[in-house]
Amino acid sequence: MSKLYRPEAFVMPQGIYMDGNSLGLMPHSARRAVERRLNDWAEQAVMGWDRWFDLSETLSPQVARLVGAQPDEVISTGSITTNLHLLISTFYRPEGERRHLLATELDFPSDLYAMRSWADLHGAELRLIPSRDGQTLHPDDIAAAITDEIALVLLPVVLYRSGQLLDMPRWTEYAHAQGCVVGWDAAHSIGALPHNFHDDGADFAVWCTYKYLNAGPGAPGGLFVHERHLGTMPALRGWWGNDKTSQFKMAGDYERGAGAGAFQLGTPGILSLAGLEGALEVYDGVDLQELRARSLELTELLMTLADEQLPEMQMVTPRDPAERGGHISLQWEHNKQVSLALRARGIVPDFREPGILRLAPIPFYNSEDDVRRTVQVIREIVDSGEYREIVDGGAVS
Ligand SMILES: Cc1ncc(COP(=O)(O)O)c(C=O)c1O
Ligand SMILES: Nc1c(O)cccc1C(=O)C[C@H](N)C(=O)O
Repeated sequence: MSKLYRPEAFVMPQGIYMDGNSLGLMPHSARRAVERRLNDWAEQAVMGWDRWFDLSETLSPQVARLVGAQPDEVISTGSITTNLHLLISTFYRPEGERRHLLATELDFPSDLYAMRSWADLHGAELRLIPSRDGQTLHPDDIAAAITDEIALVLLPVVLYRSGQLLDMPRWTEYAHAQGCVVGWDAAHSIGALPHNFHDDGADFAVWCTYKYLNAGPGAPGGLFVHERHLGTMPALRGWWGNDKTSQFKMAGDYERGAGAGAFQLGTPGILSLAGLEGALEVYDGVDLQELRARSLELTELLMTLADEQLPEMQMVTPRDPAERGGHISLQWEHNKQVSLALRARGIVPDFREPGILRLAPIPFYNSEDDVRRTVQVIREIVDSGEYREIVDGGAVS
């Protein structure tokens, strides 16, 4: 068994859990950290701020390692959507013919809403990289869309539905060569595979921490701003982004903090941050290359078994390990019911329209047996026709 396999570090449900794409399981260390911060509140009340004041900054070395950044280049704050607004407002500088924004037609809706907000505010277009098959992006289409009319491009590291992994260094370099600012959404990759945002030269990046990082529902996300931009004034400012040494002088003039922390707005949710604080302990000492190798082993097995045993389902995840993230997506018209039938049998997958069953085997708490059992139970659910009995209750998660 892989040495990464540590289910005892998590509050394990009965059955099998493979929903790393919406909410990872609770690590015991996260629960302990939240309890510790609750006790701080109970026992110290306002004096607790002496310890909470720079909690986000104290987590930065651990978070920076996960995204291949320097600690000053990251901060744990906000949600992906808020962070996108903060970063687009700062780095989207339309000038002359170079005025449009570029995303992909397969992006998570909130990313598109955020990008379109800024296009609308500037009377520009939000252009979308098209998909030929409705699931993945072709490199020629990405290249063709990044032109000298694009001011800012936002790309997903891993596409949320198909699990396609884009080549971060390649597209960062390419977008820069075309004169564009480039940002990345690492929601479905942070904690699943290594990143090198600093060395690749990305201008900015955003992520959440409730999926592979297991920091809990609504835990603060994070953002990366490359060090070459750390002198840039955030377009949208709040007192938590003020330089920490002068924040409590309460001066009317904003004094920019030195690092990416300058992009914070208001008081952080300390209890949510505590979830992240504890969850990060799971990653301490974990070699991200090893984690990635193990994740690929598990997804490879899943793909092989799905090919053999689930011929009615279409594999929408690219087969090349260099082109897939940490989850596998199978499409079939009845997969919403299959997904609910799996839950009824104690196996928790993830489902997204249209007909996409997402399975994320997590090296920390899933084994080969879990993968085999999951495919076997899907087969049983399909063969027995029991999925037909499932009433779609409209569950969203
Ligand atoms: C790729 C992607 N972008 C953005 C979001 C939205 O994140 P948030 O709710 O933190 O704004 C999600 C998930 O909810 C996502 O998967
Ligand atoms: N953030 C979520 C939530 O608050 C409720 C349910 C699901 C989510 C998700 O994260 C969805 C996820 N981004 C996805 O890829 O589908």
